[in-house]
Order: sequence, then C-alpha cells, then structure tokens
Amino acid sequence: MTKASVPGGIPTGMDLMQNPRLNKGTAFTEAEREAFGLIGLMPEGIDTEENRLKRIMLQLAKKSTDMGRYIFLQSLADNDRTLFYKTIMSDPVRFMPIVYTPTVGAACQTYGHIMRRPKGIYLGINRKGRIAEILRHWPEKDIRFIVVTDGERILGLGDLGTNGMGIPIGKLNLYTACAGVPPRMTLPVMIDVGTNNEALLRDPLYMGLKQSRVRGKDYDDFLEEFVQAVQEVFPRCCIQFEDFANVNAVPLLERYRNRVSCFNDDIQGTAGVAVAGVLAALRITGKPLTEQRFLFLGAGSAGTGIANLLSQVMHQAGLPLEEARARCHLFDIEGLVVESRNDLASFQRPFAHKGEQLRSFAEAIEALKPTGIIGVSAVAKAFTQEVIEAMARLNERPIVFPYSNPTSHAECTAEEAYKWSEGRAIFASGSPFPPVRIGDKTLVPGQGNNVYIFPAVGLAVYATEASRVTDGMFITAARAVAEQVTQADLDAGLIYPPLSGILEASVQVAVKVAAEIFKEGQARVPEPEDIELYIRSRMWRPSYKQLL
Ligand SMILES: NC(=O)C1=CN([C@@H]2O[C@H](COP(=O)(O)OP(=O)(O)OC[C@H]3O[C@@H](n4cnc5c(N)ncnc54)[C@H](OP(=O)(O)O)[C@@H]3O)[C@@H](O)[C@H]2O)C=CC1
Ligand SMILES: CC(=O)C(=O)O
Ligand SMILES: [Mg+2]
Repeated sequence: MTKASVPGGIPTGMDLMQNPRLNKGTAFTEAEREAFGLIGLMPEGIDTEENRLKRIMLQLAKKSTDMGRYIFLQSLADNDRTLFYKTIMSDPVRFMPIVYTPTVGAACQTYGHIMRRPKGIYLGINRKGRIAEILRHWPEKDIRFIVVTDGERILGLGDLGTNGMGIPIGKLNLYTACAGVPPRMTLPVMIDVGTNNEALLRDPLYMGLKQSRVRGKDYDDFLEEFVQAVQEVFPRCCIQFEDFANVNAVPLLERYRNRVSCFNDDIQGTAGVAVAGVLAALRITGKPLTEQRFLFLGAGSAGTGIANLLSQVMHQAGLPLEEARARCHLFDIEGLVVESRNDLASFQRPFAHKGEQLRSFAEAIEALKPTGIIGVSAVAKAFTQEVIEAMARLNERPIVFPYSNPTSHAECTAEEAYKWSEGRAIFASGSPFPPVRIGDKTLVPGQGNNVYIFPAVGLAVYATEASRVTDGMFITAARAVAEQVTQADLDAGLIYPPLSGILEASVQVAVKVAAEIFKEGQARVPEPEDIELYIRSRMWRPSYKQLL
C-alpha cells in the first residue's frame, strides 16, 4: 500500500503495531488488517477487547511479585496503551499499588536495572540552552500536563537521580486512570542535574549524569529555561512539580505559581487530601474544625503545605489566621519547631510558636494535646505505641495519619494504630494497608494520598485550560472529596471515598474545581451551561478506536 492511500495518515504494518497509541494487536478488524497492511502479521483470529483483557489478566496472575507485575504493565503500556489503561482501570484497588505507591518506589530504586524503553523527556543540565529544541523532539504537539521531577526526594526514599522518572510516569498514569485525562496530552519530564546518591554514581547501569548535583544559580537558571521553554512549545500546558527536595520545591512554587499554570503536588495536592481527611474525620467526632490542634511529624514540603491549607480552612471556619496557624505545630529532626529556633526556613516560620524545643514527639503530644497527628517525615515506625496510646488517652477518636510513602516508610501501620488505640483511631495512610479486624469489627483503613486530588484538579485544569492553579482550587477539591464520603464509609472507618470508585469521585471533584476556576476568572474557555456534561465530554476512555 502506498503512503498516500493510507486513510488518515495512519502508519501501516509493523509501524502501526509498534505505535502504542494506535496498536490494537489481535483486535484489529478484518477491514483494518486489509487497509493497513497487517494481513499475515498476526494470527487469523480476531479478538474482542474483553478477550485481550482476559489474556492480560491470565498473564498477570502468573507473575509472582508486584515488581514483576509493574514491569509487565509498563511494557504493556509501551505496546498497547489502550489495553494498559483498560487493565488498570478495571480494578483500581488491585492495580494502584502496582503502578503507584508502594511498588513504584521499589521500581525507582532499581530503575536503571528494570528499564525496558525510555518514556518521556530527559533534560540533562549539559544541554543548557537547548530545552525548547528538546521538547520539540516529543512527537505529540498538544501537551497539557507535564509532571516534572529532579529526582532528589522520591517518595520517602531520598535522592534517586534519574531513577526517579518512575514517579512522573506513575503520576501521569493516574491522571488518565483516575480522571480520564487523555494520555497523549501528558508528558513525564526528568530534570537531570546529577545525583548525590553514591551507590547510583557507582552503578554501571545507572543512566543519569554521573556527577554530583548542580545547585545555586546554574540550577535556578536551568529551571527558568525549562519553565519558559514549556510556555513556548506547549502554551496550554500545566506543570506539576513533583518530588523535589524542599530546598527547591518551596522556592520553585513561589517563583512560578503566579507566573504560569503550575502547582506542586507534594505541597498543595497533599494539603488537599489532608484537609479532605480532616473534614471527613470531623463528621465522625462531631467536633468543630476550629477546636482542632494538629501536630506534624516532619516540617518539609508536605508538612508546611498541609499546615498552610488547614490554617486557611480554619480561617474560613471563623478563626483569625494567626489563631488557626497557632493550632498547627511542626516537629522535625531537631524537635518541636518553636519561635526561638534559629535553624528554621522562612516557610516554617508561620508555624514556629512560643514554647520549649521539646526533643521527644511523645512529650510534644503530652504538652500540646493535639486532636490529630500527621506523619510526613519518611521515618518508619515513628508513631510508636507510646505515641498512639497517648493520642488515645487524650482523645476519644484520635486522628492518626501516617502519610509517608512508600509503605516501608509509614510512621505506623493500620494494625498498630487500631490495636494501640483499641480501634478508636481515625486512620489514613499514604500507602494502602489491608482491613484490620478489631474485636467483632472490620476496620477499613483509608488511603490519604494526593491521588484523590491531583488527577481531579488536573481534569478540571485541562478542561478549562486554567491559566493559574490556586489554593482556592485545592480547598474546593478537598471539600468535594470529603463530601463524597458516605455514612457507610465512615461507619467502616473510611474517611476517603473508596478507591474502587475513584474515577467517578474524581469527576465529581473536577466539576466543583472547574466551577471554582470559572469563578476565579482563570479559565481560558467559555463557561459551559452544564459543567458536568462538559467535563465528561472531555474525558478519554480506554477503548479501541475505529481506524477506518
Ligand atoms: N500521602 C501523600 O499523599 C504524600 C506523602 N508524602 C510523604 O511525606 C514524606 C515527606 O515528604 P516531604 O515533606 O516532601 O519531604 P521533606 O524532605 O520536605 O520533609 C521531611 C521532613 O521530615 C523531617 N524529618 C526527617 N527525619 C526526621 C525525624 N527523625 N524526626 C522528625 N522529623 C524528621 C525533615 O527534617 P529535616 O529537614 O530537618 O531533615 C523534614 O522536615 C515522604 O515520605 C513522602 O512520601 C509526600 C507527599 C504526599
Ligand atoms: C504521594 C506523593 O506524592 C509522595 O509520596 O511524594
Ligand atoms: Mg510526591
């Protein structure tokens, strides 16, 4: 067949079968096989989508580890993107822990070893001055979402250099799987400025620049070039900053949040999910938000991000902002964050209150009597029996959120929190834990993870082409997530909507966020009469398209 005779400029033969966006494998119809030169390149049988899904499930069942399943699924995405999404969307409870936390963490730790085919764009600092040119190498021209990292703080696993690319890929998988953002409009990006991880620098299979991290002006200039190049090459694109160390994460957000469409997921997305969890938890305790006190273990991007948004929501509930902030206390490696400390960063200062720099977290609990503790320290097991028992003594229903990822870095397990609080803890963790049986009750731990926020906010931003992403949008998202938690969920101990229904939950959240975007005047499309109908019309669904 000549190129000119191919309908729609679609590639033919092997080129078509090797294009993950268009490939349908054995589900190509007879007419498509004839039209695109596929006859003889596959068995004569014609599969349905359901049959292809069934075969994938059979093959997955034969894998004995989650890492094996991760590798298999990512290879499937390289081969047949529709089938990849059909698979993971068929059972989010089963597949989310594989494409996302905790398995993605283990995958990043060995990324140079398990890598099959590069995905996304790698920007080495040695290519300074060429970023726009490199972005143009990407085959898709209408990119709406970039998730970018420099790999310095990958989950709670520290500096993984370019091995951290698994995170932008995983996050973008969830934009599509959890909210229907079209996958061809998303792009994972790795900023490679080197790594300070000695083991990786010594590893012959490590694929990044083998140099220590560039910092200071050269780093800032490179990021500036990146942000400007995105505006030039993909003018309708929103940038999600992900897993940067807080020394860069906080200044980058401050520098760009009022200049371009962007947000930081660890700061703002996490804050949204925490506010949602607290609002839902208060439906269990029946206590007002304005009477809560929170103690954070960890005073970095996530801790200060949550404290900021929580204070704003408490302020909206009637407290003066200063009083709201005074109800949020941070505790880091040096102890309680107090006014007299001279080692604090400016973003921690709003939460540095009067008092003694207590060195023990349990002591801080006795002194401050928090109603909730939130773990964002990446320190495994830091919520000890003493800590949980103190919380359970001080509160009828203590709020206990060990948010650190992956599972191996969680501040406590669901079982520990429930056991040590006699089943009274209102619990949610960053990575999933199985249900726990306490007495005659089965308690279902919620997953307090920004996955309830960023895909939904992303869908709204994509559909409205929002020119900025504001804290107001995250507060709206948080309230919308909390509203979807039913009484039956709360009775089972669940303070987030069940993960099994995350796609529909995200649509409902996106509708509210889109309304907020129109209200704030940030939309770049006309306001539709029916926002929900409009949002649904923009969503991508995993089914093979007719090529003829
Ligand atoms: N569930 C979710 O959706 C999310 C979870 N997270 C998780 O939260 C964790 C932290 O992320 P992030 O805030 O970005 O990281 P940061 O590095 O910015 O912050 C970590 C904080 O923990 C403190 N810390 C380290 N060791 C201890 C210790 N032994 N005792 C008390 N505090 C300690 C650090 O102090 P210092 O700076 O002095 O070392 C720092 O303040 C990660 O595990 C991440 O996976 C993050 C985002 C979303
Ligand atoms: C969930 C997430 O963004 C993190 O752990 O960094
Ligand atoms: Mg993150």
